Amino acid sequence: MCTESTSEIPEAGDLLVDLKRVSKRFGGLMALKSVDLSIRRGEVHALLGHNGSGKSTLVKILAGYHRPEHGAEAFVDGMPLDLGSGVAARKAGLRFIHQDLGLIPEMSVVENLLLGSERQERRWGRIQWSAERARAQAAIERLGHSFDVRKKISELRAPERTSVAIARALENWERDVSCLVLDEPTASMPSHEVDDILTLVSTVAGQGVAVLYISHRLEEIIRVADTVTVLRGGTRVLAEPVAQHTVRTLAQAVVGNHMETLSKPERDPARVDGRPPVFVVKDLTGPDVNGLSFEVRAGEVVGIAGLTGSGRDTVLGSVFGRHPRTGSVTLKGRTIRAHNISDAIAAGVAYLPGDRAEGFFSTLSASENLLITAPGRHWRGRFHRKCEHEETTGFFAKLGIVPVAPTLPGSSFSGGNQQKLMLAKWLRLQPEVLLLEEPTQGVDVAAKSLIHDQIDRLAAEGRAIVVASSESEELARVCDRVLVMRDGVAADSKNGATLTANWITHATLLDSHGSETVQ
Ligand SMILES: Nc1ncnc2c1ncn2[C@@H]1O[C@H](COP(=O)(O)OP(=O)(O)OP(=O)(O)O)[C@@H](O)[C@H]1O
Repeated sequence: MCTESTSEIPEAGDLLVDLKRVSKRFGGLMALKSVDLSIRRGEVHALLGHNGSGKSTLVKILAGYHRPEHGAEAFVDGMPLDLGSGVAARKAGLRFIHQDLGLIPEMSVVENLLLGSERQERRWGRIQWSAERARAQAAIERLGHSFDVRKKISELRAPERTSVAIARALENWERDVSCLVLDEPTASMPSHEVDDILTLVSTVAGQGVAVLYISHRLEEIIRVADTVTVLRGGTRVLAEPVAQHTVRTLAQAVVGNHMETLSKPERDPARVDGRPPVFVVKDLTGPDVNGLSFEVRAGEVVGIAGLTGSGRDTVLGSVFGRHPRTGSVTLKGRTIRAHNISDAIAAGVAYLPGDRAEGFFSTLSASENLLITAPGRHWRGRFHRKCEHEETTGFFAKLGIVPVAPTLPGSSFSGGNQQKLMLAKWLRLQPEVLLLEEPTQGVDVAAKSLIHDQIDRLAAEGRAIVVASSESEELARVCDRVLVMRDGVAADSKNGATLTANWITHATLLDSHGSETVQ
């Protein structure tokens, strides 16, 4: 049983980052309430909490983006840190890597490492490329990778790209860097790539750098972190060695008294047997997809698994019309035109993209973000604000979106709550077919369960659903049948009782000849 505790962390290395009594108010909302955070040198310190619990706000204060309320104190290596100053944070050796990594895909690794570098190998004003290449190669090798640094970022695998971002952040690490903050570095990565990232994180910590690691994936935290701090509603509720915890006790600490939302319902695999297919994709070819065919019955949830680049992350975009494609897509016999999003929506298809930034407008209010699909629904010669408000708050309640303040701008909502708003905007159209890419990325353990329950409910209502996800557990949990993509085609599939997360992970890792992929 996980008890709420603010007990001090046992000695494990010198105290490096020490934050005390950090509070932050946004209007009427206290996003952080007198939070303490102590990170030791050379440790991996996980920062965990439900969506909107205050993790990003704390990190943004550390980075100097927000100033905390009066009364906060901070020390790095015993020296006072001016919280709210980006310059002070950098000078103190704090480095931050955000989910998008901030790399330029069309430039080489060396060029990316040079961008923003405080030092460039120059002679008579010219960059000395051979010296820079050697330096870049050494930086990458120190992180346990051996790929050629002349490659473009777009040619690298996801963990390799992360290693470039880390190498860039750790420039002059022996002298200048004390703590590296990684914000959800494994979001939308399949499990074997996650393993690479965890190795990378351990390598960095092994070199004496403290790592603050933000993730909703509890298994990762158990595997990689030494210490965990849990925030709930802006308050620190736990700061303990990870060794004292299991996935379950961490989940309990995150969600507090709402563990009942984590239960997994029994599914009847035979429930869609005999129903006719309603959504038919035939010979689909598009980016990374080479002639894929599949059918979805009414009420069926079909999963798409696969490595990054296998087609898993592009197939639904091609089906929906975001990318050009050939082949046919039909819904109840009606052909949906290629590369035509309006036609897909008109036919009753909804698409939640994996990239949260796509289709979310941070300057529009939450309500406008939600109502943007079919904005005229409440128009009767004029807008019925009361009806709009009722519909919006209904979705806030259904998906547990917080704060319940639909008029706030999108930027005021935490990442996970933005994801829920994106889902809500499609649900309000009551589509016949839902194409969901990474539907639970960035959402906390309770919200994830809530979204899974929504998928169950929508399937029970007879909607056809396709879920592309990098998480095998998620696919095993929500899907009736899973297709595993390799080289742009469905190379394997399974349904019923034999469909397990282990099988999905294993099948994902096989190459086109059926042997284990070694990357
Ligand atoms: N700029 C802002 N203006 C107003 N409210 C904000 C702002 N930034 C964050 N908030 C609010 O502060 C609270 C904490 O948000 P924060 O982004 O820190 O959560 P989080 O723990 O990082 O969540 P997630 O896991 O979803 O990313 C939320 O209620 C959020 O809506």
